Amino acid sequence: MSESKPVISVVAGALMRADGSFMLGSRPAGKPYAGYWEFPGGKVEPGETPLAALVREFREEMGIEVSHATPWLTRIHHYEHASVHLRFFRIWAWQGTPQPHEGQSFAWQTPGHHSVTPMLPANDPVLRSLQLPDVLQISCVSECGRDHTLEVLAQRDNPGWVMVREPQKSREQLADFVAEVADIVHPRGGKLLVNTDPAWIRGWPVDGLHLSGQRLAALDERPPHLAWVGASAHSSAELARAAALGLDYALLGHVQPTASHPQQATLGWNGFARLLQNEIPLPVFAIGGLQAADLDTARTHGAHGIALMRGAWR
Ligand SMILES: Nc1nc2c([nH]c(=O)n2[C@H]2C[C@H](O)[C@@H](COP(=O)(O)OP(=O)(O)OP(=O)(O)O)O2)c(=O)[nH]1
Ligand SMILES: [Mg+2]
Repeated sequence: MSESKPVISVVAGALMRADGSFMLGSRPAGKPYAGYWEFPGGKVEPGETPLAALVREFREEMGIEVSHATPWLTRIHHYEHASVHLRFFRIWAWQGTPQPHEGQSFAWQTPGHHSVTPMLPANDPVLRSLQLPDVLQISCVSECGRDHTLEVLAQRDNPGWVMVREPQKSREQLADFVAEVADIVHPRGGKLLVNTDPAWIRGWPVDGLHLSGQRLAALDERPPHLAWVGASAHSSAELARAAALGLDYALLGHVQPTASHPQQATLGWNGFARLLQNEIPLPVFAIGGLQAADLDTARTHGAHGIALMRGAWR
């Protein structure tokens, strides 16, 4: 019975404002899940590319012209009325003001604090992904310096998301450094992840855990009791594993040659984009030899954002 259900190809988009807020719409009367909140969008027509469908849906449903949209996540969800293959985009630039051409309502929402209900059931992980930052900053104190790293963070109004990655440190040294970073990051709204052995971090003041490719391969399930868990991936198989464990994000690289991993092959942007074509349901950060200025290029190739090591501390 479930095999006979049609799979409907759908595109949906988050209009993104510079302050990080995004727009949701309510579903019009007469459709399945009428009154539920969604990212505006709709069905892809035969012969249409996903991007063309997105542009058409935003024009038809609310009279705006999308001028810069980037692919973001893909999810498959099985409803009782249909199975849907959902391609989500983020929309960075458009002309016009949303008009409710179908009698819908619109609401601008803050990541992590969306206030409208009920939400379409497929969308919870997508909304959660909007809390992730544009840039993930990875520590490298042996090269970038402990004092310099802490000073850079202390100077920022919002220190953002920091991943402590110090493989040369003992457990005690790592715990000390994590505590120092937490003292700077947490009071000003930042988040702290640590890249280490899951068994080490019990009681540490961290918001999440980052798994190396090796640790990802060794786990059968998502480490429990952590708000955020991500992993490093270098292949489709590793991305699929991160998705199967229900992780919150993956890092994918190396996009460009990088001094920290000189022996590893690079993907280039085209190789990066190719690995994201296989329906990746989780947000992916590009990593490897990148600068802050590469953010839009990364998004254009399907990334959620970028992860910077040396580039974060210049
Ligand atoms: N637009 C949109 N659809 C979503 C989201 N999440 C989600 O599960 N869906 C599902 C609900 C529907 O089954 C399907 C979208 O179909 P739709 O009926 O809205 O399509 P449409 O706008 O082209 O409508 P129609 O005029 O062809 O009826 O995707 C979302 O965030 N946005
Ligand atoms: Mg629609």
